Amino acid sequence: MSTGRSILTVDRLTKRFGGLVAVNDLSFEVREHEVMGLIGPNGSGKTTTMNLISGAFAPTSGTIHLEGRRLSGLGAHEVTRAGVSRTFQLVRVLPGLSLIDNVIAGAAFGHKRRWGGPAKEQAVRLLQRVGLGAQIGLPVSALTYIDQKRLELARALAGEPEVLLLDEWLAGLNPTELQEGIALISDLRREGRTIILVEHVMDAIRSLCDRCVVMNSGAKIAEGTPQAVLSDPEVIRAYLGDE
Ligand SMILES: Nc1ncnc2c1ncn2[C@@H]1O[C@H](COP(=O)(O)OP(=O)(O)OP(=O)(O)O)[C@@H](O)[C@H]1O
Repeated sequence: MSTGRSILTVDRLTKRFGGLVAVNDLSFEVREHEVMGLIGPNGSGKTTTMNLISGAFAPTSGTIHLEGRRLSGLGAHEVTRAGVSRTFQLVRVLPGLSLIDNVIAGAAFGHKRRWGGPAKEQAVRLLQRVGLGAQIGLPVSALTYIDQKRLELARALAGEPEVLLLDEWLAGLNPTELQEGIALISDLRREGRTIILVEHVMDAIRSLCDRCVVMNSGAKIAEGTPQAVLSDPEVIRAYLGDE
């Protein structure tokens, strides 16, 4: 549960791609230990916002701070080091490395760095934690899609981030895997992680998020509990269109 203390602050963030304003004067705060859902229809600017927070893109204007430290302007590696780890909408694992080395890479480049024995022990623990205990010896190429997602999550956790960004981590899972995935994120929530979740699966949003920020055409159109925002007429209109 959230302590109410703000840990990540996004202030008047704007990102233009040529004439297109993908993120438009967006402000919100993420509180310690909360799961914040960043939701909205396709193309509303959610992934661009994640890319701005994680340092993949520099903002056109506006700032992002993590515990008072300015992140905007830092590169992706520096943002990871500062304490923000992410998973990607399209999974990015390192196919040439073993599962353990994939996770160790997350520790080596993460917020709290580890090497050698301690990094390996942590990697094994995290692989078990995300449900890959039985697959530890397999090559990455032998993993199913959900298992690659699990691996990516273990890698993101290995750096012990202050804030974890999950970009549609539940997308593309079958119904059984979806329930497993929700349970896994629910565990992370219970242990007090601070998470920003970009998600389209409404069941997941309802069961996992303490609060949601809703975007449409790059701008914030609502903010509040999942129950409140999902019954907001403007949000419903944004999802369903003017029809
Ligand atoms: N690198 C880029 N160059 C140009 N335009 C981009 C780029 N990335 C995103 N956009 C545009 O910015 C807008 C917001 O896209 P974004 O991917 O952030 O939306 P989204 O809410 O994550 O959508 P989805 O739910 O479909 O993933 C879209 O119009 C998209 O085409």
